[in-house]
Amino acid sequence: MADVWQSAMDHAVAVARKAGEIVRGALKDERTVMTKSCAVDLVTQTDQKVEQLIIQSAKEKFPTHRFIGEESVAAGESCILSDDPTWIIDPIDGTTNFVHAFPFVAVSIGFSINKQVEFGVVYSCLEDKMFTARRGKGAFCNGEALQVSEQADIHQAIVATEFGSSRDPAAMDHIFRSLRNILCLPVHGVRGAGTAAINMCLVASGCVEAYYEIGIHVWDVAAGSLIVSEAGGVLMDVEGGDMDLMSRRIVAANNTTIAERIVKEIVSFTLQRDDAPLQS
Ligand SMILES: Nc1ncnc2c1ncn2[C@@H]1O[C@H](CO)[C@@H](O)[C@H]1OP(=O)(O)O
Ligand SMILES: [Mg+2]
Ligand SMILES: [Mg+2]
Repeated sequence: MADVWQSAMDHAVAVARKAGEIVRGALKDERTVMTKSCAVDLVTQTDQKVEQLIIQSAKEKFPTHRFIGEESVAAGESCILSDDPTWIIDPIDGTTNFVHAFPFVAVSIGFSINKQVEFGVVYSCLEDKMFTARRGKGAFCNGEALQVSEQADIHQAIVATEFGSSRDPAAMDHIFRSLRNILCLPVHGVRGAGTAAINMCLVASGCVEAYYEIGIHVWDVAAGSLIVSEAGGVLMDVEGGDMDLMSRRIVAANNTTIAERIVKEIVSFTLQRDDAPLQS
């Protein structure tokens, strides 16, 4: 029997490339910006158009599959990860960057079976870098194998994180305390590309040792999490223990030593899970 998951992955790569072309084209035009949960949670017509393209094209080829897409969830669809084959889509990861033409914008497509990511595709459209991973088969960028950094000394590390879109004072306080703790370890530096998916690809590429964030959603990290683990990295919850894709928290690192050192410094907090029942 043909490898059905491989054909889904081939489709994901092709449609991510097509989506990237749309994103690059849209950068030449005026971008109409709308807001979602708050004044700095941005969305454009391009986010919606690209998500439709990915979902429609995949549905045609794989009619029994399920879909979780950032903009579909924003429009009221549920966000439940079942055991069924599920496409987990962030049509534009880094919409704020896209709006400002800050050059890190990604299309992120993860694909899960039995709640486990089977393949991940992150297309960094402006860099024209196609990151891919298949469970058990390694991670690649434009066809070249990726390997995380070998650094085990946190003092020699670069750590990536983001501030997210929440401006809730209590959450900001936790975020800044964690940032201060980590900066003052000290580490070599703290960076953020403005997209969770690209931050994770930077871990997989060995450019940064770790990425952590509280506030991400499953579509931000589904693809990137497999790209990190297939490049030899580790995933953890911000309090240690296993990462939970729906928990809105993640530590992705090159190795357990670095991940556990970062966990010690994070002032954690809990957000409503992605799979929490919809409020009526
Ligand atoms: N104002 C903002 N600044 C940074 N990230 C934001 C943001 N608003 C939403 N995000 C989202 O939060 C994720 C994690 O930081 C980002 O990858 C980004 O995904 P998005 O562009 O798909 O919305
Ligand atoms: Mg996103
Ligand atoms: Mg998005």
